[in-house]
Amino acid sequence: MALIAILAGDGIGPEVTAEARRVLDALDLGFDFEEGLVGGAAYHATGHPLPPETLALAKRADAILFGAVGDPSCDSLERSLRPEQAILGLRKELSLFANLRPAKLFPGLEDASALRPEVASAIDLLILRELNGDVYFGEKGMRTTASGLREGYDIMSYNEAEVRRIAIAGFEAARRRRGKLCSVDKANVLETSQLWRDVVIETAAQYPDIALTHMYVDNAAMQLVRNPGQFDVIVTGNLFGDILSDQASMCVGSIGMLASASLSDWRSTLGLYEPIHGSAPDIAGQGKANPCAMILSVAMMLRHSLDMPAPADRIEAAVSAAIGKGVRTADLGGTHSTREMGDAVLAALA
Ligand SMILES: NC(=O)c1ccc[n+]([C@@H]2O[C@H](COP(=O)([O-])OP(=O)(O)OC[C@H]3O[C@@H](n4cnc5c(N)ncnc54)[C@H](O)[C@@H]3O)[C@@H](O)[C@H]2O)c1
Ligand SMILES: CC(C)[C@H](C(=O)O)[C@@H](O)C(=O)O
Ligand SMILES: [Mg+2]
Repeated sequence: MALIAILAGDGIGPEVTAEARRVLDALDLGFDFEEGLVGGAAYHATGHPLPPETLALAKRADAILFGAVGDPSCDSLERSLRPEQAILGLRKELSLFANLRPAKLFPGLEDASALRPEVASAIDLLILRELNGDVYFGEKGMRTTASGLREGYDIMSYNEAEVRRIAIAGFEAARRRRGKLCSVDKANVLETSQLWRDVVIETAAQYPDIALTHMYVDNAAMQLVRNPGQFDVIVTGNLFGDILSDQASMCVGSIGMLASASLSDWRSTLGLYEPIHGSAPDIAGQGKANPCAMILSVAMMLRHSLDMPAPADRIEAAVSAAIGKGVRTADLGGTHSTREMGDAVLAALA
């Protein structure tokens, strides 16, 4: 029986995870579930944001459902104890290097998009974000300059093996979609990006069927709002992918709609599934959070880790139906609560 680790975390994490769990229970697919402490909740209970038991549970599980971490009361802790280290630690420890962040406009959400309806309705793209390297994981610290100024530093780097494995994932993803891959970098300024571009071009030799383009990240940010319909798969580094995916979310209506899958090369079917948003302290505990991103993450989990495409399709169709009926949380311009959105998805599943 497959084991699903449920790491709900902080803020709206537990609220949206509860709705995802209701969907899983309704589908009754025969999984075992085990919950673990993570993030600020884990720090407050155990003194560490990613306790050893939670890491062990994640390693043992067939798939991990992750809510969100982040707790303002932890913002002045030393960095290694902050809630965010939990998700960074899981990504690194489990070698979750490939982060799939699909963005597609659900019919009916044209009015929620920050873009004009005819621009928004053309969006069907996948941001493939590298998740184990870049400036996130380089040496970092605070020091004092010779003239006595405080200086923060974070080293940005990628080696060619790291770039090659995400490039291959990008070409493979493009092959399963519309055959277009856009690699986003900043090769006009950064050596890290020059290597990125060189290795992507080398890898392209094995994928003559894929139309490869390159774009600087500043232009990509602009093109994402000018003409997002031009993109199929975007492959990019950890930092650029983080930023572009939040931007893409508003192009399709809300950050509360974007799910993600983080896939491993340590155990090929292992994945961590989470919404792209955070713990949203500004709305936590008020029943306002949109649970769709979390529910759609369950669909990604069933498809990628558990080889269950049929129930995955059912979940996506149910979210689409709920949206189609006009059910809207506040982020989408409506007044429905987290629970009511969950109810609408459950009703559409039945
Ligand atoms: N993977 C993660 O766990 C993750 C991701 C992003 C941010 N964070 C953390 O979350 C905390 C808050 O960060 P932030 O405010 O920059 O980003 P955030 O994504 O938590 O929130 C940004 C804005 O979007 C809104 N929002 C987010 N998710 C929503 C949802 N499902 N429904 C409705 N509205 C939603 C919030 O209310 C807020 O106004 C920080 O501690 C940050 O480090 C964690
Ligand atoms: C919380 C933070 C470490 C994380 C990131 O930057 O990767 C978040 O923004 C995300 O998008 O998952
Ligand atoms: Mg982010």
